[in-house]
Amino acid sequence: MSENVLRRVRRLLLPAYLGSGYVTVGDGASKEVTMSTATVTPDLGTPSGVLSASSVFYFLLIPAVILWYAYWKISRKHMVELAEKIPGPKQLPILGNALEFLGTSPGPKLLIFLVDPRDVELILSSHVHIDKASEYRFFKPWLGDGLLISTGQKWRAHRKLIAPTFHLNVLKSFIDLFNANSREATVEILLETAMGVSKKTQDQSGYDYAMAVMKMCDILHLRHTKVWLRPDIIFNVTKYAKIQEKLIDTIHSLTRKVIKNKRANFEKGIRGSTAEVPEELKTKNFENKVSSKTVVEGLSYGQSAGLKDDLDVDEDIGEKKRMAFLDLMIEASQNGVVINDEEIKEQVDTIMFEGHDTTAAGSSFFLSMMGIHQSIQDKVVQELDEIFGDSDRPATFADTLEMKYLERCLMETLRMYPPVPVIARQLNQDVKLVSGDYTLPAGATIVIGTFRIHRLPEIYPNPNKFDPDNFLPERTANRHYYAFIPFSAGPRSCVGRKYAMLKLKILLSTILRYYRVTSDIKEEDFQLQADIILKRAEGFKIKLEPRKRLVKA
Ligand code: HEM
Repeated sequence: MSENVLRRVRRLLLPAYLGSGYVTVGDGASKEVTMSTATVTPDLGTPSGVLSASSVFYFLLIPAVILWYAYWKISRKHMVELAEKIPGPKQLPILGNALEFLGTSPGPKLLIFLVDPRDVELILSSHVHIDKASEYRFFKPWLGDGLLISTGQKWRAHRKLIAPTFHLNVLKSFIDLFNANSREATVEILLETAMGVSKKTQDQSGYDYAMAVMKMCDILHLRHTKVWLRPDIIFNVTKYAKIQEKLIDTIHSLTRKVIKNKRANFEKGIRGSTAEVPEELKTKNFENKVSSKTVVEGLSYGQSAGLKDDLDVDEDIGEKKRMAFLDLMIEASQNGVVINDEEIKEQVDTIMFEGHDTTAAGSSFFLSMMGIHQSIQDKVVQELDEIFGDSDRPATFADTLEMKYLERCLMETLRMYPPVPVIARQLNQDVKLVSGDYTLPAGATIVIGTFRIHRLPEIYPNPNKFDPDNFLPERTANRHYYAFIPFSAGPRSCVGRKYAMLKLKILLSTILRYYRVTSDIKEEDFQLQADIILKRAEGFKIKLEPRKRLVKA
């Protein structure tokens, strides 16, 4: 499928999530979407009075349909009764709100949008409401039962296994590689822009992988928004199924290669990364004391310092558990009890996807903001000058804690442009709301509109203005913890939150130390597109000019 075709068919994922004045609960409403209203008008007999095979069929079909309908009505009675009490847009008889969702929903479905942080807390902080909405199943051929979509005991066991591999102690050991890769990225940027030399790519698989992921997201978005593509039985006969098969093959061949290499090294007794870091980029040569501080001005790695999840375990977790993700997976698979080979592949696919597209969107929006708001960029660079002076040394962990203004700019970017703009859960139990006298009924799909929450004027005055001071300690102090949730929150929060924040700080500080960013496009001209991950439809158009220091070097 050509990019053009994909672009044409790509539409904003439920624009209501991003737009204003739509279905909300708390200060808002619920929506019953009724899509299927088939009527059965069977022929009840034959002129001769002899029952034909088709009349027998209809004879049996009618009571079956009536029974099914009665059962369906009764099983939804509780949900519908509770839903009717929740304010929502006016419904048509039979059709409900189906016309507003034409082409986007597969059948009668109760969607409830939450934007009040107090209600959001009820869902996200719970250990019970952890099931993902049914729409996540479209990821299954790609991510299997990886952490993002699995549930129940499997999710719990694997989350317990994986979360410690993203503990701060493990992440600190990645700093040299973050630096080396950020440096490489800045060199490649220079080569490909100023020097006009194309990158010598011996191994295309990384690039092919990223392109395949991008196209897979297009297909998933299509299935989210086009009702007829939802059932597998129909999807599988469309051209998209064949394209998906090819893309998944590209994606899985990289993950298979990664696991194979790791296993081979493991058998040779080699643990950890085999990537080499040049001596001048090794932070041990620069780090005086390794700080264990994690909180910068009330913020802790992308969320309020007052929020804790399983990534915030402070005690020393012991040598054995202090292993990086894939090392631990391979080791845990040796006895085959905790995780098997197929499950490792699913987790690698999940981490690879969740880990690259989201941070790519976050860093691209950040650089767009720097390009547009030059005086803010100057302040970030001034802070970096104070930390690094004229030195070209790599950023240490302690340095990342000093990047307070840069961190505020990053938070503000994640507020205005959360890479994951909505998340959705399937409710299996009734939940009484805090914001009003309403009960969310079991069976409903709960949509948490991160993008909208982050732009509520009662929480962020002047919400459409890029203002890093929104994250000054005095402003965050009285804000509800769940009013800023770019990484979700609670037991099912993003397992890569700390990884992402550390990597982004090192990458973005390295880029800004060596380049000035400019942009000809203003924020009001952004064409936001939310197909799984939030992006700019027109692409991230920014310019990078080498700073004086780089020219000198
Ligand atoms: C700026 C970067 C990132 C953002 C904004 C982000 C955001 C999120 C959000 C909102 C969720 C919850 C999704 C849901 O409930 O549907 C999530 C889950 C997840 N993220 Fe991230 N993420 C980022 C980076 C990463 C990285 C770097 C990794 C891995 C290295 C990662 C791995 C995961 C995994 C495995 C889950 C599923 C966790 C579970 O369900 O237990 N993410 N992320």
